[in-house]
Amino acid sequence: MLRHIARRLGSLHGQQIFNGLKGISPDQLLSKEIHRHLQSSLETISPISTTSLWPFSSQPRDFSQPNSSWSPEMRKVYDDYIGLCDTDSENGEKQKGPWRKLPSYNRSIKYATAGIHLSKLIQAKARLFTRNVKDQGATFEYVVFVNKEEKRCVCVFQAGHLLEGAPGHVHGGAIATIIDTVTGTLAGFLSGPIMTANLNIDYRSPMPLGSVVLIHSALDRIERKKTYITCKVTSTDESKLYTEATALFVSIGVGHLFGSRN
Ligand SMILES: CCCCCCCC(=O)SCCNC(=O)CCNC(=O)[C@H](O)C(C)(C)COP(=O)(O)OP(=O)(O)OC[C@H]1O[C@@H](n2cnc3c(N)ncnc32)[C@H](O)[C@@H]1OP(=O)(O)O
Repeated sequence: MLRHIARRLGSLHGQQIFNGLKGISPDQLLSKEIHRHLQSSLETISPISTTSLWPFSSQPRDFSQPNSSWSPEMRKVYDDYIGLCDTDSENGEKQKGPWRKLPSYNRSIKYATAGIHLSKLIQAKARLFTRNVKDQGATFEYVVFVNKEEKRCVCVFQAGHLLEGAPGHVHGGAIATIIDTVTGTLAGFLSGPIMTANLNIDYRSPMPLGSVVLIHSALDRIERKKTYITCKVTSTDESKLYTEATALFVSIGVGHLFGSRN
């Protein structure tokens, strides 16, 4: 059953969640009571066996695609990184590139209509914080490229007008949000299911609203369940430093999200 939940929770890190569950018995992750609630909740998720493993009813929209709100600068940096990703050559062969664009959706699951514990986590109206405003360009416009070999990623981020903090500049909480998202994406990519345990941010210079910045994140080290990530936010030409951060992510079992301390 837990493997099934992991698949349904899927989204970006579904495979890692699934892998993380291999060899772990449900009892190790969940109390009997929670396990029973999950069992009955899953029975309301239908039709489980006949649908694909993807938790959306139709093709999900990838929000990290160019749109009309993107400035020429955002588009140029995006195109530069796309040029470093896998490409199809003229004879149809795949050419390996060092970078890969990660898709970005606005929710992680659609089904689940009942169940005390599931309903806390999975609600029909739930949307990822960074993708919950429909107005293009109003909040977080971003795309993440990952370099698996170098264990690092770069996010191209354009801050919209609803993210204002100090007049004309981006709110520190919005900056923290995008840093958490990008460093968390890298940690999840490298270590499977994780949660942020600690995030330290130094705001070095104010970030003008509407500006396009690069968020560079890299693996510092992994120690047991702990994945340490470093982060720097710079202008696109990297001449200006806006923010520096370090983040600690702790690996979790799916049961952690349902209240299990195991
Ligand atoms: C696609 C978008 C990706 C977005 C990513 C966004 C991710 C998020 O924002 S998650 C939301 C914010 N985070 C949370 O709500 C987490 C709340 N906290 C928790 O759930 C738990 O405290 C959690 C998971 C962090 C740690 O769980 P816990 O059971 O304490 O871990 P535990 O097994 O005891 O500790 C593991 C190790 O981490 C260390 N550790 C745990 N918490 C911390 C901390 N805050 N600071 C430093 N070290 C810590 C422990 O000391 C231990 O170290 P060691 O292996 O050396 O003994």
